[in-house]
Amino acid sequence: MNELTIALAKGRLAEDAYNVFKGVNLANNVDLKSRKLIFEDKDQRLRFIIVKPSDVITYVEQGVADIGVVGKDTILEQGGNIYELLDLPFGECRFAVAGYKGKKINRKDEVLKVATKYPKITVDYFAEKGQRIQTIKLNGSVELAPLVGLSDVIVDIVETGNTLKANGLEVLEEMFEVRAKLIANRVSYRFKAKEINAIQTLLRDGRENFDTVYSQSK
Ligand SMILES: Nc1ncnc2c1ncn2[C@@H]1O[C@H](COP(=O)(O)OP(=O)(O)OP(=O)(O)O)[C@@H](O)[C@H]1O
Ligand SMILES: O=P(O)(O)OC[C@H]1O[C@H](OP(=O)(O)OP(=O)(O)O)[C@H](O)[C@@H]1O
Repeated sequence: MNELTIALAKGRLAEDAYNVFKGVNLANNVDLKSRKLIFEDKDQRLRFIIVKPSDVITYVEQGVADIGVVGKDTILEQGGNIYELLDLPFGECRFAVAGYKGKKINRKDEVLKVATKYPKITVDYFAEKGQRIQTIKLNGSVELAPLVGLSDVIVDIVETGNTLKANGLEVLEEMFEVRAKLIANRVSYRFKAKEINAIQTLLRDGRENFDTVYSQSK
């Protein structure tokens, strides 16, 4: 049986990802509160590495991690030569164009100023609509941009809508939904197929099924 390395994102997805793995008796030795970045589980031949959300795809694409957990938003924004294996039951949110109530986003020849953490997703979306835009790339607190006149609108993730509401903004147009995904390195997926499929089955169907599949792969 081959050892698998799994890249987990720090931040918002960390706790849910950890709970999902722990719920099926993996990741028992991972301690998110510590400053440690590598956790080995020699018995189960698993190694967890803890990385920034925006670096998960890099670790998986380079083959340093065989599989990883990352938001679909990051996959759409960064791309990457990886397989998307499974939708995971957390990180659910949606993309939206947002701004002050009544702000027009379809402006014919006028250029719309859009602030976002996701320039590629934004450019693709407005290109499809035929609306010319100027993209302003931010790294966070995106809702601030229309308030201080940096942009006309924003493209961002909305979950509860609390951040928009707290800043007097609202959704002007819904775009699409995203959630967390299990991804795999393409070569690992061929050469460690049994192990990766076992993890996939486990996360999808629960422990009982996993014990059967995993013991067969030893
Ligand atoms: N409000 C939200 N509700 C649910 N999921 C969210 C929300 N905001 C972000 N996410 C999901 O969690 C992932 C990680 O978000 P987080 O805020 O922890 O990191 P980040 O600051 O976007 O990443 P980085 O620090 O690497 O730039 C996002 O890529 C997205 O998939
Ligand atoms: O609809 P809500 O439940 O309010 O969630 C949406 C907010 O969550 C994310 O930001 P995050 O908290 O990651 O902070 P950031 O500004 O650093 O990106 C996103 O960029 C929104 O600002």
